[in-house]
Amino acid sequence: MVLAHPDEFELVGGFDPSGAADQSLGQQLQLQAAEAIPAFTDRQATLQAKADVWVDFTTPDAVFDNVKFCLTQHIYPVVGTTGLSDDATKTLVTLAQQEKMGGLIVPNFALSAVLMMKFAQEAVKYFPDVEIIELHHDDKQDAPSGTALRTAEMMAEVRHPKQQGPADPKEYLAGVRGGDYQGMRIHSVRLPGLIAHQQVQFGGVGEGLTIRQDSYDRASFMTGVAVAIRKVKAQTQLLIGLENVL
Ligand SMILES: NC(=O)C1=CN([C@@H]2O[C@H](COP(=O)(O)OP(=O)(O)OC[C@H]3O[C@@H](n4cnc5c(N)ncnc54)[C@H](OP(=O)(O)O)[C@@H]3O)[C@@H](O)[C@H]2O)C=CC1
Ligand SMILES: O=C(O)C1=N[C@H](C(=O)O)C[C@H](O)C1
Repeated sequence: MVLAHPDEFELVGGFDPSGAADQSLGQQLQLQAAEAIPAFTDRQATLQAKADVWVDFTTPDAVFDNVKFCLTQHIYPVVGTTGLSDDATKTLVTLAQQEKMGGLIVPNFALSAVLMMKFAQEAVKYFPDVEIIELHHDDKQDAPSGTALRTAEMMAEVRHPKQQGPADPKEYLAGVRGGDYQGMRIHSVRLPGLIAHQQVQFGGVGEGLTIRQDSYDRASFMTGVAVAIRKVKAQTQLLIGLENVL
């Protein structure tokens, strides 16, 4: 987002505890004329950069402490990292209230993904028989994807509760029916060549509906990240989903 919006946003620093402390962020990212941007390996030291927004694409293990740090230091978090548990998210929402801070946790910044989730939530009111197939690059550490979980959560809010398929199927290969989210099955595919994709497949009597979303390039996330950075400072709560600021 920094490269696409050089006049609007200023990159004041980066944080990566296992990064190369002797190299500036400019050198690490091979940005031209950005050698002076510091790369911090210590979270507390990032305060020197006087950032007002913290953009987090890290790991499920790191994100909770990062967001807690942001909220208590009154830096607005824009979080793309997935894998936060429901309990951890609730704790952060409560902390944001206590600190009178806003922030955004966005399972998927691609506009096509935001729409796919919205359309799936609409369709499931009429087609409660549904399975989610998410497909990602094979470096992805977490499964299912944050997008798949958020899609299931949004559908569960309006879906007539039911178990999709047999409740206790005879699996001749462990896990072959996928993960179970309130009766909906989620299947995670990991392959080289993929970026981020999801299919929400509905079935009815003699008919079917498939809603498919594809990120063919990581550039697909950047417009949403820019929107989130632009809007986050006006937020008074920690909100989940880009739809809150579109
Ligand atoms: N919401 C969205 O639209 C999107 C979300 N994501 C999510 O973002 C996250 C990152 O994905 P991706 O970029 O592919 O993963 P990468 O593994 O490429 O990047 C993760 C980065 O986090 C760094 N890191 C590791 N531990 C810490 C820590 N304790 N504090 C700060 N930084 C740390 C890693 O550094 P090092 O390598 O040195 O360990 C690495 O640079 C994932 O959860 C993914 O699901 C990804 C794309 C879009
Ligand atoms: O790891 C990724 O790549 C992505 N992660 C997010 C997720 O888990 O849903 C968003 C997008 O799918 C890319």
